[in-house]
Amino acid sequence: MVVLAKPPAALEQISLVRSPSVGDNFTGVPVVDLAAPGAARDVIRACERFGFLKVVSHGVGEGVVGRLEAEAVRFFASPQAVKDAHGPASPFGYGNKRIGRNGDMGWLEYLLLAIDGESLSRASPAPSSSLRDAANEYVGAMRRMARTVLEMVAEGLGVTPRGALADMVVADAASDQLLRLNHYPPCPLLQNLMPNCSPTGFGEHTDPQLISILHSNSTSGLQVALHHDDAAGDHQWVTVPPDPTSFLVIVGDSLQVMTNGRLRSVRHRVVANKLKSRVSMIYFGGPPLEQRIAPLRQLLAGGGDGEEQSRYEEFTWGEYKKAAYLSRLGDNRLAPFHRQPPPVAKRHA
Ligand SMILES: C=C1C[C@]23C[C@H]1CC[C@H]2[C@@]12CCC[C@@](C)(C(=O)O1)[C@H]2[C@@H]3C(=O)O
Ligand SMILES: O=C(O)CCC(=O)C(=O)O
Repeated sequence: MVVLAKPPAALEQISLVRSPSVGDNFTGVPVVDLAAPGAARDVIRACERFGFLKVVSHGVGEGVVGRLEAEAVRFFASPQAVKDAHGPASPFGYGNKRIGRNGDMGWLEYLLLAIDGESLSRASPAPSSSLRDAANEYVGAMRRMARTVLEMVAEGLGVTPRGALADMVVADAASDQLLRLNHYPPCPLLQNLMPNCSPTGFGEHTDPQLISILHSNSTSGLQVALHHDDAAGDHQWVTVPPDPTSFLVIVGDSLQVMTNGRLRSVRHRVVANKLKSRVSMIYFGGPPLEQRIAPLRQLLAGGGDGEEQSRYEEFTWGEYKKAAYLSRLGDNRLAPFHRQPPPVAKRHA
């Protein structure tokens, strides 16, 4: 008799992917010591080549991370009815398996919290005052790190003032920032049913903002697409080994446009672990809604050959965000804004 393995009902709408093996661990993750001389150059190199980097010597105390993670774990361990009372995430609040508004599903639950200036927005439904306090302290640390890294990006690209990018995210009271706490529960059912498959935790996507800063516990699951396509033109997906002592900085679509494509946003996804819970916390740094998203003028001033053209049609962050919320998670949201390259001028002999 042939027994066909069928995924359990809870997993019906979630795509299954091949389980990563330890051998898939990427050993080339770029690491930048934020306190070292030359860090700005290293940040640029990593962002150009990979669209993400791991930061160490970041100055964020263990307690700041530990307090928020403990609050997240406590909230996700509460009865389902308590969690549901804080949802659905539309867009803020508690979400379970549904991501965005257009049918994307993942093996996770999350809390999406809006930030107003320096702390959680009063309108954002933090489930408890202790979680709110821990989140506010964490947001302060993320905003400092976002400033440091974005100043290094400006410095590394030779853009002045150093705050040209950082100020959009952390100096403007109207900037559009978010904090997301993710919990990917284990999925032991699949362990016996389909030993080689794991549920998709968070489907592949790029982040629309300028910068995202990610922390996770020690459960693996994050994968990134390397920028160099393989021979068939497909992305090569690699597993980023978890490291709770560090943070991952991820280049978003808006930073790609502002650097005229010199830095490129990176597709990433999460494969849920079958045996262990993964908990991640991400800060997303976006500019005010009316901010024009276009290459920084100094980057278009041109080298020897004169003016460099923008590779993108112009848009505001508000327009891009609106379009993003109408898209599917895995869509290439920048594609409609790519300009055709100008025809190559014929050289006269
Ligand atoms: C299908 C989705 C889900 C979106 C919006 C839309 C496309 C991109 C997704 C993200 C990805 C980055 C964080 C987030 C908060 C964001 O700004 O864009 C996500 C948002 C959500 O999870 O709600
Ligand atoms: O949990 C992770 O490691 C990544 C999650 C993610 O990409 C997101 O929340 O946008």
